Amino acid sequence: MEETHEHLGARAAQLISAGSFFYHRGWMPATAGGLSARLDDHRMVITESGRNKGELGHDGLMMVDLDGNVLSPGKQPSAETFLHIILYRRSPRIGAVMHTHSVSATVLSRIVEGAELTLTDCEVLRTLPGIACRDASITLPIFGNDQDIPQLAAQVDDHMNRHPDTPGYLIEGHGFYTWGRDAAEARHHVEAFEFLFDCELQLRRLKP
Ligand SMILES: CSC[C@@H](O)[C@@H](O)C(=O)COP(=O)(O)O
Ligand SMILES: [Zn+2]
Repeated sequence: MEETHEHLGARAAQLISAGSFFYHRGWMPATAGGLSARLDDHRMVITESGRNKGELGHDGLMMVDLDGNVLSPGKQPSAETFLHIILYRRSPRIGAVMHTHSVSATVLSRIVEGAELTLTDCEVLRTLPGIACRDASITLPIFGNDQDIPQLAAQVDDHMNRHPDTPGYLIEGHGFYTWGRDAAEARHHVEAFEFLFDCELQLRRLKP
């Protein structure tokens, strides 16, 4: 079915549902975070900037092409649109991108020494079958926060050229990005990683 501005189809419904779930888990406070899904080779549906993701309706979503051109007249896309675009451009296997601002991701991104976080020794890692986790551990890069989104997107792209299996990344003092082949898989990744971040933070509190 051809997607129109008024009706962005099943993908929009999946983003609305994910937004509500993440907001109510406290992973998208206020208007923070962003959600998108690929529509085809050239276009995606993405959250409008400044929307509360717990109360998203179809009017809180819009179409943007993979050059960043707005296809929904009068709407302002997420300030972080290029962090979504860079991933869709990299691989046709990426069908959805999700960005959260949870307490655990934000705190961990600030207290970890070095520019990466390794998550290990947790059964939930095994719920990520599509993700390469040799020896049951996953390492996520941590990028410095930067309001220059195209510059940050270039850093992410450069990292992924060197580490193409990267399943997500943290931005210091900001939040977390992950993705999947579709919205259901990206949501699964958010849920698993947020659990892992909570565990890691608790462990660091109990065993400093
Ligand atoms: C005001 S919340 C922080 C925002 O700058 C940003 O980090 C974010 O995740 C949401 O931006 P948005 O433009 O609403 O998609
Ligand atoms: Zn953000």
